[in-house]
Amino acid sequence: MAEESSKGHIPTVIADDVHIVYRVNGTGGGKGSATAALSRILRRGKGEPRGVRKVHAVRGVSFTAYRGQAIGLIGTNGSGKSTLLRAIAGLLPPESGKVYTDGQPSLLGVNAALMSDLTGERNVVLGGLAMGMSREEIRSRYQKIVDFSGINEKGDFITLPMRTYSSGMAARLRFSIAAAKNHDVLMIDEALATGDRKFRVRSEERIRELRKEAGTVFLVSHNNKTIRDTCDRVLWLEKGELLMDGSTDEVLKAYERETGK
Ligand SMILES: Nc1ncnc2c1ncn2[C@@H]1O[C@H](COP(=O)(O)OP(=O)(O)OP(=O)(O)O)[C@@H](O)[C@H]1O
Repeated sequence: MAEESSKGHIPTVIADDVHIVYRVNGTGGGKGSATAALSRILRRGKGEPRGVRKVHAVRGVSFTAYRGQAIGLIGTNGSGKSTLLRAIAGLLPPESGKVYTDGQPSLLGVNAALMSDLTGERNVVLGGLAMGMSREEIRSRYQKIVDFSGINEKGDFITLPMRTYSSGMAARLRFSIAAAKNHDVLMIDEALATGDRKFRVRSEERIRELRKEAGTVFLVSHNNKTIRDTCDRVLWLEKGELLMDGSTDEVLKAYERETGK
C-alpha cells in the first residue's frame, strides 16, 4: 500500500469522507424566456428552489497524505480533481466531512490570481507576498524566479503586462513564483501542461526537489508521463468518487486499461 511506503509517516493532509456540492444560480433563464418555461416544466414537483441547481462534485473522498509524497490526481474531465484540490486548499467548504491540513497549503492553478494588467515583474512581487514571502526574500529570489520561468529568453517580457503573455508563458511564470518557496503542501493544477518540453523537464525536477525538502505535492494532470515521472502515489477520481488509491504504477496501469490512453 502506498501509505506504508511514506517517509516518516507524518500526515500533512487528511480528508475524511469529504463531499463538495456546488450550487448554481440562474439556471432558469429569463422570466419569460423559453428556457425558463422549459425548466419550470422539468422542475415541477421536485421541490428545489427556483433556478438553483446542485452539482455534487466530490462524493465521500477519504485519504491521508504524508510528508515527502508527491501525489498525482487523475480522472476523466469533470471527475472532481480541481474541486478536491480547492477543498484541500480551504477555498471550498465541504458540504459534509472534514479536511485537516498540517501547515499552509498553497494552490497553484492555471487561474491563480495574478493581475493581468500588471507587469510580470510586479506579479512576481505580488505572488511572492501572497505566498507569505517577505519583500527581502522576494528581492533576493527575484532573478532566480525570472530565470527559472524563461520569460526573458526571447526578449524583455518581464517588464510587459501579463496580458501580453501567451498562456504557456503565464503558466510558467505562475509555476516559477510558487516553486521559489518551500511549501508544506503544494498543489499544482495542470500548470505544467501548458509549458514547453524544456520547461516541463525543469519543473518536474523542481517538484522532485520540493518533495525532498519534506513537503507534500499534489499534481493534477492529464499527462500520464508527467505523473509517472514525478509522483509516487496516485488518486484516481471518477464522477467525484475515489476509485483507486495506490502506487503510481498500479493505478496508472488500471487507468490506462480503462481509458485506453
Ligand atoms: N464553479 C462551479 N460551479 C458549478 N459546478 C462546477 C464548478 N466547478 C466545477 N463544477 C462541476 O463539478 C464537477 C467537477 O469539476 P472539476 O473541475 O473538479 O473536474 P476536473 O476533474 O478537475 O475536470 P478537468 O479534468 O476537466 O479539469 C463537474 O461536473 C463540473 O461541471
